[in-house]
Amino acid sequence: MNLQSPKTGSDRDGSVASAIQAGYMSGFGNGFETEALPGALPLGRNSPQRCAYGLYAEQLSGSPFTAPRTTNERSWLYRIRPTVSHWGEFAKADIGLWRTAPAPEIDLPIAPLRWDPLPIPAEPVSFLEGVRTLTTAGDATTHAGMGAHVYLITRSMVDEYFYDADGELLFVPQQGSLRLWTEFGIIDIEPGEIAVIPRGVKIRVELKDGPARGYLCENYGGAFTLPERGPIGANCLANQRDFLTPVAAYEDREVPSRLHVKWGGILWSATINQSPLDVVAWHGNYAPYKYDLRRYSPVGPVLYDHADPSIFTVLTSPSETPGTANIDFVIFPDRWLVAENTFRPPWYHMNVMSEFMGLVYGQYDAKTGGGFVPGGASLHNMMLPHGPDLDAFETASHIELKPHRLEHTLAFMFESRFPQRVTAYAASSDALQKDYGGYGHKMTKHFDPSRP
Ligand SMILES: O=C(O)Cc1cc(O)ccc1O
Ligand SMILES: [Fe+2]
Repeated sequence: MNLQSPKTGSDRDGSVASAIQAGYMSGFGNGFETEALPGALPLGRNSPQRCAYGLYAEQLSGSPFTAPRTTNERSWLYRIRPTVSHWGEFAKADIGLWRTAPAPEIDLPIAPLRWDPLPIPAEPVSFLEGVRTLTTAGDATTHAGMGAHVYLITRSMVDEYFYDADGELLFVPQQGSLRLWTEFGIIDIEPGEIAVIPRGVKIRVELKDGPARGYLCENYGGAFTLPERGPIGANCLANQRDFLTPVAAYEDREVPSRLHVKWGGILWSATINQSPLDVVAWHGNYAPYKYDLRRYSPVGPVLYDHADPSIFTVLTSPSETPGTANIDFVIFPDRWLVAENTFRPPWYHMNVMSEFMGLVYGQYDAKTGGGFVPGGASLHNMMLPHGPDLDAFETASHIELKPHRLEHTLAFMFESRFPQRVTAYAASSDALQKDYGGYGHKMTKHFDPSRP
């Protein structure tokens, strides 16, 4: 049990906030326990007749009670007030450009699509106001599919709180660091790291060092978990010990505040009288976490050929069909390319899965001809052809095949079993690259039947 939790008082000016250190516990899916006040966690039982310090006990269930042990997720929260007390008169609020599947706003274009980085607005925009949905897939009401969003943030949320009942949230920062104040404690993330906030966990999002942009995967389906390693064995890829879950930290702050809830694709908002981040202690395996993608240990072909990108899966949201992910979160990090007599970048292909990609920094080895830049995004949808651009093909076809280190590069993919629908916003955005669909036409014919 880690008792070094930050004490978050009622004061919240910037300097106090930034002086507070986030503290973490290591492991993935552990039965964690943590308390911000000594003795706040009941010993040996979940629901004592009276909790220490006058706290209320509340269970948060991320899975059905009856889910098998491997997927059963719940935590016990010991809080100043139960969540029912943080409930107000909810009214429908403006959800801005956040969309939820099914969102058949426009006909699905059968073309590869790519976007420039969405510009960070000059005006004050909080996390909630700054989510722009590019694609949606599946159906949130059936707990299947996902939303792929970009967030743009220029102001911290102040006395505002949010939880997403429609899915868990995977943050992939691309520019600027965030402090995620959660019911379970504080998570700081920067570009190169990710954070996962489970469905139903209340948060407040603060900027740490200026405006921020990043990607957000809203997972309506099975909770993200680590992929099986199969014959790879017990090590490499993402290692359990590198996942960090925050120690308990609470706010005892009684000021008029707003609670926003995204439920069924609608944003509901209410005024409440205090901070709902009032969990003094908690235990369980349903909790937010962060992970540094630079700790990922990639495994790949050490003699010849290019392996399927599934070899780079960090987290997977399984569906009921084995091997058919609701979402795979896959990264393309720094690594050595050593394969002999091999076209080393990704091959040309068509895929039953749909592929949304983003770039945190550097250059992606399939797109060296420009256009896929940090902060931008692309969509190669179900059964649509795609592959390296002309520059990547020509270079990789002729380069001397010495061991080559791909450096300072971090692309990623949200890959789903469901086709992804493009939002009206994404289809009409100035950031949509009008000429991307034609990149395949630039490939030249090399065929010469007289030259085997
Ligand atoms: O299309 C892409 O760029 C993603 C991708 C990468 C890779 O190494 C193999 C297949 C694949 O879809
Ligand atoms: Fe692909």
